[in-house]
Amino acid sequence: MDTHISPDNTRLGEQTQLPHVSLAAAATKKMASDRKVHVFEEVSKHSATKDCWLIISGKVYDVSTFMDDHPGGDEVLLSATGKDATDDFEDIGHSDTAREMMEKYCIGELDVSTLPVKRVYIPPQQPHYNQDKTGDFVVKILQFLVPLLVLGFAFLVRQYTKKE
Ligand code: HEM
Repeated sequence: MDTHISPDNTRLGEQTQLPHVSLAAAATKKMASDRKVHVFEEVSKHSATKDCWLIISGKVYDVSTFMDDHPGGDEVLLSATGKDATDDFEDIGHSDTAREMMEKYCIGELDVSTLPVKRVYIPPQQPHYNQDKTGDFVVKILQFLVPLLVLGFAFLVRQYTKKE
């Protein structure tokens, strides 16, 4: 595969290999706005460490310096680091003030194509139970009757063959 070096010294060939990059930093390129595009692998490395990164709505946030000040506590933030925390963030129903504060911690965008595919839970197929219980009932009756018939037959044979 051809690997070209772009003007900003980014290996274009390696970007097309995502998310199977070995060097995540190589896939980080400068944006026009001077923010970076990060690959998920890189974000996930910054988890529960000194520098805590997380993803919200396709943007990458470095919340390391916000831990102690976060009104929701540092534990929730810690548990969300290295992950896509969009659902957790939205579930809380953060205020507009919180959303304005976020800008301060934004360090770039996420290359969404590098996000691992979400696993969808497919419940196991229920076995198709036979609703018609008549067959089961007949079998149960036979299980009970057959031994009785055998016993009765044996008794009759014994009666007829008994010497007077
Ligand atoms: C840069 C990202 C974040 C910022 C700037 C931020 C900011 C805030 C602010 C200002 C509040 C006070 C309530 C409000 O104004 O809405 C808050 C509350 C809270 N946040 Fe965050 N937050 C961030 C990320 C997160 C994440 C990722 C989670 C969950 C994993 C989270 C969980 C919570 C919880 C549980 C509360 C407390 C809500 C309550 O007491 O009702 N936050 N956050």
